[in-house]
Amino acid sequence: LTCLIKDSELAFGDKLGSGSFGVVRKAEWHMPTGQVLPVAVKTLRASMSREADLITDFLQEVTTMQSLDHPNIIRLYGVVLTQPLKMVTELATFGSLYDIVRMRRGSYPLARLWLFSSQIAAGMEYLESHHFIHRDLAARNVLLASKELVKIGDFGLMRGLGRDKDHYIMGAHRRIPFAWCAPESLRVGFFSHASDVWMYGVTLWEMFTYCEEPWLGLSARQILFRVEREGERLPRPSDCPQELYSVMRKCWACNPTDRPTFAQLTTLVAEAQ
Ligand SMILES: Nc1nccn2c1c(-c1ccc(Oc3ccccc3)cc1)nc2[C@H]1C[C@H](O)C1
Repeated sequence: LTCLIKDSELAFGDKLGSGSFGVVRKAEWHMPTGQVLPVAVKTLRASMSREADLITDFLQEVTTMQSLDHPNIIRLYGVVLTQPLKMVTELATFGSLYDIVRMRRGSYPLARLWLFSSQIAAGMEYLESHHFIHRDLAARNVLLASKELVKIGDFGLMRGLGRDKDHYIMGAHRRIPFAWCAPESLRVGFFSHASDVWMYGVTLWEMFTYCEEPWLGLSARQILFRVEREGERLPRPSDCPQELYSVMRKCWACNPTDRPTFAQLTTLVAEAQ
């Protein structure tokens, strides 16, 4: 069952950023056992958690999330069920990969980005093996627990907070990451492990472009047209070795069944090095 945490057990510190779905703050969790644990707390935007049945879905999702345990996945410790909903998780002291890579741009060692590519694939392979679809994999949702260790966050939130299971509503209130989405997700809102693989390819592209915006300025329709009709793909980032770019291209096969699984990707990325 999900670990329910009371607001009174949390002593809040600095704001860490506003990730997807809400604001994230540092906190100390004063556990009933007397232990004190440094945590990150994501407070979900009120619009996400107003309807009652949404909370039941959310609770169901969180119960599964809480059972997940892997070195490249952010650990979920528990939730605060009073409004506004809060998720209490492992603290990744170095923040989001997006912020770090963007800040350091060209001076980021390629070997480190390669290492992160393998770790993200390993974390996603674990989620895949637990039949968990992320739906929002991007550099902004990859966090640095140390200089050499990344962990994936925000997995499942899109589903946990979107009523429809495999087709989340293209609702106005939710920022759909068009530029990261596989064509089938853009066209009919279908998400799967194969659409997560597509997003993984875009996440690699982000890392090696030091987090440029993919398909800058294009609408979902324009991206879909270029990708499906014209076979266009994001270009090889200048700092990206050809072997790794060909892994990205495999992730961007139009037909989902032609894309590698994450189990295959962990090997492909290791071999590309
Ligand atoms: N855990 C964190 N540690 C340090 C900085 N952080 C964390 C999270 C964060 C991300 C997701 C999350 O909630 C989850 C986690 C796993 C699955 C579903 C939701 C909580 C905190 N977000 C941030 C910062 C980076 C972003 O700009 C805001």
